[in-house]
Amino acid sequence: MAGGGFVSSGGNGDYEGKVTGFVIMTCMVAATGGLLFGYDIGISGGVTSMDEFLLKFFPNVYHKEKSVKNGESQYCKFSDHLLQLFTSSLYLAALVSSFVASITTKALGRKISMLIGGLIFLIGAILNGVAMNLGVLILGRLLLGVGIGYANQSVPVYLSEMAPAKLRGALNVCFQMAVTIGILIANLVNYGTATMKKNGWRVSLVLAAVPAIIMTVGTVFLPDTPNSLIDRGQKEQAKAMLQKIRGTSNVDNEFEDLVIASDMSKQVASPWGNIMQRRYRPQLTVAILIPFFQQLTGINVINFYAPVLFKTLGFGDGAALMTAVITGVVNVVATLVAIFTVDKFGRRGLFLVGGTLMLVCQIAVGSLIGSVFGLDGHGQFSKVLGDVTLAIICVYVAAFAWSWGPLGWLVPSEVFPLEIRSAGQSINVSVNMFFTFVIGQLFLTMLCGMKFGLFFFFGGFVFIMTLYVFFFLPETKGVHIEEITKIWRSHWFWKNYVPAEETRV
Ligand SMILES: OC[C@H]1O[C@](O)(CO)[C@@H](O)[C@@H]1O
Repeated sequence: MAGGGFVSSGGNGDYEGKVTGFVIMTCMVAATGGLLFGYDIGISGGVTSMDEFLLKFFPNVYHKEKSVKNGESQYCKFSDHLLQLFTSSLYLAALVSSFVASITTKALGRKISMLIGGLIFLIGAILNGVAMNLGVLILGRLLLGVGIGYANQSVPVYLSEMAPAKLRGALNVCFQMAVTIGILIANLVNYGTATMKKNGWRVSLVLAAVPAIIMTVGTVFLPDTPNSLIDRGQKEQAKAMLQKIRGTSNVDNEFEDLVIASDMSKQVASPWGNIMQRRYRPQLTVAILIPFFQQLTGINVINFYAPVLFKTLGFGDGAALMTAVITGVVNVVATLVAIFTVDKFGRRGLFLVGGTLMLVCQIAVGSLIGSVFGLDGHGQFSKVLGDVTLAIICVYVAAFAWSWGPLGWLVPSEVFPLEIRSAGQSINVSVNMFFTFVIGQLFLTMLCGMKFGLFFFFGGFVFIMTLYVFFFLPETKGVHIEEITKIWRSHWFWKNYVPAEETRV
């Protein structure tokens, strides 16, 4: 998934090569892959807050929302399992399909998987746009998920193999950047379509076809990667392709390394068995905890449900959609900050500052909502208090976007040595998808049940993850992948797990 397959160089990274047209094309594929994913994250919240959409597919929610004014709890007005399924089903389908995609990507090549992803996504977008009933709507969402699973599995792998080693880290964060731009575009589209008298939600949903078409058509013109050609026994074509994409005939070193890497990966009987060994406990912990914590920051409460959340806080329809645009802009800008600071301040610095800020914001938002709605959910936010809440949520989104957002992908990609890389990345991606699904499915129910305490709940997790970073996550800034084992070996805790005698890469 997003950035999940970016891998650092296993070789020395000092190969000859220029930034060729192919490399630029790969960046564009990265952008459309990320946009596709981001558009989906951002579109559902706005659509589920549109009256026409609710009335058509979720009439119970619509009537509940309208009747709240007669004295029911504000916390529960949107709580509905089917409504949440509309948002979350996509991520479950993506989780399952990314496993299938990993088989296709290996056996048939990266390009085929990208094509399959783009096409299935396209069908899903069209089905969503023309949906006449809830069944078709959810089926469309599931197909979008299958497309996302395929794209998120294959695009990052494609990128990491096509890009020169020196560009891999930058591309990693750029993918996340594209995700945030996709979210923002979706927020803007919703803001515009909500003013349409009829069928605004259809336009919002069908526009997902645009990035899908760009990606599908773009992929037709892309070659497959040298790594994939070698893996499938086509060494001569692979060498010619490598010369073409690097813009030089002097690619022998890199080519040899690719062949060795391919041979080695075929010898690894089971990367899954490998990663379970005690010596890889630090990496296994990263592969599970980092994506788990990234989602337990609660960020997708905002990305999925900002309009619904702000409607709960008494904002009008247009104003609620505007809040999503505002948080969307903050998300993009703060991700830019991450790109420029991650190699200066290091990963730990960003994690610790970001985590602390998020915690303060969550306590503030929980207290504000609690003070107005109390436990029974009766009450009304004044305009000033509503704006203050929005401002605090913006600080929270910024803090996420320069810490756990991009680092949630970057750090895992830096710590897996070759022999456990594929398994490590798969775990990272699927844990992320799974908890994205869980938050999408449960947030509205949790808000109804836990009330303002929900913000303290996420705050508690942010506190725990910040402690984890402080005590258990070593700095990986500027560390070569070959050196990574040394870092764990000299760590006060993890040295108990990593054997001292041999240096493994
Ligand atoms: O805004 C950030 C977005 O990025 C992700 O973490 C994926 O990389 C999403 O889960 C989130 O919605």
